[in-house]
Amino acid sequence: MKIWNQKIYLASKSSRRRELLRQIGVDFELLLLRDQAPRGPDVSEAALPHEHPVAYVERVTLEKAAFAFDTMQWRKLPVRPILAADTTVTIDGQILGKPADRAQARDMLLRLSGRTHHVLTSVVVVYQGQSWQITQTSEVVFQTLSENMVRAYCASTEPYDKAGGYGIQGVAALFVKCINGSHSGIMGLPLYETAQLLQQAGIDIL
Ligand SMILES: Cc1cn([C@H]2C[C@H](O)[C@@H](COP(=O)(O)OP(=O)(O)OP(=O)(O)O)O2)c(=O)[nH]c1=O
Repeated sequence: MKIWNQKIYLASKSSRRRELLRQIGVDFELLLLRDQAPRGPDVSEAALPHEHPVAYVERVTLEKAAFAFDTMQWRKLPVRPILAADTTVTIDGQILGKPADRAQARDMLLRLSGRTHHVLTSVVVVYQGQSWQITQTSEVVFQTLSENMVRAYCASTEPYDKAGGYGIQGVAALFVKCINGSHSGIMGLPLYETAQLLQQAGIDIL
């Protein structure tokens, strides 16, 4: 179902963001020619020293959009609004990115076990020299995870492409006692806030 009056570019390689955007009927094209644009091979997702999690997620989101904007111009593609997003997990003021290996995934999950953490997703729409950005925060309460649970989960493929080492949309739904925030935001694209940004950028429901 297409219910928006304008096609946009989605600057993301994440299949979850694609599915979420499709869910709200947005007509989009992917824009991820990272290896060909002048800005370099990819956006670095490394945090700067002492960078606050909100500042971090907002900066990476803007870098993704800037990269996509360069790509659009450089490839002389039709001008359209660009949407980019970034998700990060934070606990005790520290940023948990994507685990590189099983040991890191295990450490992250044990750190989250039995505690409350936050998932931040920043979204930006860039169009006609302006940008609109929001950062949505969700609180997530984990149950205490057993050794067996963590071992079995880390042996699967699920933790490795996800901030914080888990995906609420998969088996890790078992870990989550409750959330306060946005389920779609935790998965990578808060749909209510995204619709608001699109409307602010002048993209409307047909
Ligand atoms: C906490 C959590 C994160 N995630 C995902 C959302 C994001 O895709 C990912 C964090 O990585 P991101 O860097 O935000 O996104 P990405 O690398 O997957 O895609 P791109 O940069 O091309 O847009 O973690 C879940 O899918 N479920 C969850 O419960």
